[in-house]
Amino acid sequence: MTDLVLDNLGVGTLSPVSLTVPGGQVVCLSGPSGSGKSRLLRGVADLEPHDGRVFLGDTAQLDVPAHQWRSRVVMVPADSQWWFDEVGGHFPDAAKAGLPSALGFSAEVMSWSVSRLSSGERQRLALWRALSLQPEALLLDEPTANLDNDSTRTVEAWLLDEIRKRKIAVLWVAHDPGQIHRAADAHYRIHGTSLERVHGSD
Ligand SMILES: Nc1ncnc2c1ncn2[C@@H]1O[C@H](COP(=O)(O)OP(=O)(O)OP(=O)(O)O)[C@@H](O)[C@H]1O
Repeated sequence: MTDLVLDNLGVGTLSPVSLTVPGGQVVCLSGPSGSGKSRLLRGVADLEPHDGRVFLGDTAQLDVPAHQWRSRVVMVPADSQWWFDEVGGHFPDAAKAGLPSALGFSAEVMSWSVSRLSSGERQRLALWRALSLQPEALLLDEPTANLDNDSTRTVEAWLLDEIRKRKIAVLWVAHDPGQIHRAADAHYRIHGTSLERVHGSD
């Protein structure tokens, strides 16, 4: 179990943020559109210039090459990127074979063309792709934003189960108070340029 620690992390106009996400727990972030939630996640992923420090257990972000950091601290952006024509090209064989039923696909999806995927299909597959990397920390930017209510509840329950089982430290951007209530061990909200704790430990 590895903790993710933000130590005076400053990204964009947001005041420096210090918080700890214990392995196996979910810290939800909410706040108005444009307040800096995605940029904060991108700073944690080392995809955005920032001040301050981030640690994964004993490892400082500054001490490892960015690609190594991002193989352990995996971000799932709101709009996922796909490089190959076929879905299966993005998954190792074990992940292709182990596609969870909760995601609602038949095994054939691996031979589908990426261009035919709906936004919700992309989002569900991007979550499985991220988990297939065996991350120690996950940065989820509105992971169910493109899903209907039933799919949201199914995918959310599956995701939370995986997070707890694998003891992944998770920063999860969410707007829906119901989802935050179900998922969050702690909840922080951006107000102006500050991140304020709503509930949960520091
Ligand atoms: N590279 C950049 N340089 C300067 N400003 C940026 C950059 N990237 C994003 N911004 C601005 O920073 C602000 C925060 O953007 P961010 O994407 O983090 O918002 P957000 O809280 O995730 O919003 P939403 O809920 O709409 O996704 C926005 O005003 C955006 O235009």
